[in-house]
Amino acid sequence: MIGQEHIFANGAELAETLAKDVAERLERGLSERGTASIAVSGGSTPKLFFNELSKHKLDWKNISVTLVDERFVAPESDRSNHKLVADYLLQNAATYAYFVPLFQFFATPDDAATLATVKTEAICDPFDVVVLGMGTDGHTASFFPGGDNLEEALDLDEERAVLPMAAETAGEERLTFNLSALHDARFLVLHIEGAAKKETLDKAKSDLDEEDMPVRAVLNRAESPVHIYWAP
Ligand SMILES: O=C1O[C@H](COP(=O)(O)O)[C@@H](O)[C@H](O)[C@H]1O
Repeated sequence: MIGQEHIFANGAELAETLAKDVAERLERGLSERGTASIAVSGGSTPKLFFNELSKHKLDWKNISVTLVDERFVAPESDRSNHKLVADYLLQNAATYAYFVPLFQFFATPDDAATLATVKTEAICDPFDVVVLGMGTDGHTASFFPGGDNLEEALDLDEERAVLPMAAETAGEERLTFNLSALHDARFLVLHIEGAAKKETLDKAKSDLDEEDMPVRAVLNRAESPVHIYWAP
């Protein structure tokens, strides 16, 4: 179900408000349970948001940060979402956050996904905050159209929280949280920017075929409302 749709004049305003809203949710988790957790997306869109969030003075040492998806590349790679988070989010006050990577040094993404499932077990049931992105092909997390594990990744009964994913359009092999681990976040956000992604979202809203546009699985079947943050 789609929740509130927030529209901003530009990416800087979006980043500031989204960071404030996310910080409030993390603060709530900390005061209610003593710990909080957030899963964020990679790609180019979240940099400003990460920078804003990193400046919030939270009890970061009790906040776990992970990724909704990752490329199966070493953390030093420029293609690594881990590197993006290290460079833009785990800075300033957020230096003290506890980062749980999805990438693991194993020979195969399948083995890495199994270990990542174990390592994230304590923080994803449910996440306090999940911030999803979206590609203009309608993928979100690493739920790619044509992905070899797409059916499992969108299955709400799938037991492994993290799955491997390969798709022609994805470049490297991937690791992704499955829908069942993301859909019930206490605060579930879809953060998108630009006219092309607005068009993609409008198209996603207009039909139900999840194989064609996997983001529809989140919009239509997530237990938590999906709050949309968009700027041109
Ligand atoms: O491959 C990915 O792409 C999407 C969107 O990225 P963007 O560069 O268009 O912002 C992202 O949400 C996902 O985490 C990432 O792995």
